Amino acid sequence: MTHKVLEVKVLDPRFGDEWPMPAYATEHSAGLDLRAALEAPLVLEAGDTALIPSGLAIHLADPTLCAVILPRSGLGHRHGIVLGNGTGLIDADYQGPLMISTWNRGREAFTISPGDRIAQLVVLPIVRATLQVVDTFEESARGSGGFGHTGVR
Ligand SMILES: O=c1ccn([C@H]2C[C@H](O)[C@@H](COP(=O)(O)OP(=O)(O)OP(=O)(O)O)O2)c(=O)[nH]1
Ligand SMILES: [Mg+2]
Repeated sequence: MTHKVLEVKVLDPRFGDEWPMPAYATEHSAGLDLRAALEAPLVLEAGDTALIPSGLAIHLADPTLCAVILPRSGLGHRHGIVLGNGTGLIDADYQGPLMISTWNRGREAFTISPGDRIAQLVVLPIVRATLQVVDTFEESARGSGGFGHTGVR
């Protein structure tokens, strides 16, 4: 585990007052929970997506880092509240408001209240790739097998 100081702008004044700043919940938690910086409760109908502000902006600045926004497992599994973009990717040079695309993939409406922790932010290391065009690859044991070619058992 590496540690990094991350610049954050508080865009919603309820942070530090009504809402604690995002913090790691346990000693080895990987994610910082993000809150729904809503003005009023939002009823997300089954199948609907809403772009919800987190009330924060971050600037990773370090090009060896990115951040991802991931669903919270309890909300995703139990209530179908996941992300409209699958996973949110935050570039190191992004300085705008951190937005959470929230998708109700479930069969019932779900109400999100202001301040609810609806997703989590994970800071990750990045490897930048240079694409080198070749005609053949040195053959691996897998070769081009994929999509379940190793079977189930
Ligand atoms: O869930 C997300 C995903 C992205 N972003 C911000 C940070 C990211 O750096 C920027 C652009 O995201 P991405 O590259 O995934 O979107 P795009 O559709 O390719 O937009 P762009 O053309 O601005 O790169 O939007 C969020 O706030 N939340
Ligand atoms: Mg992009």
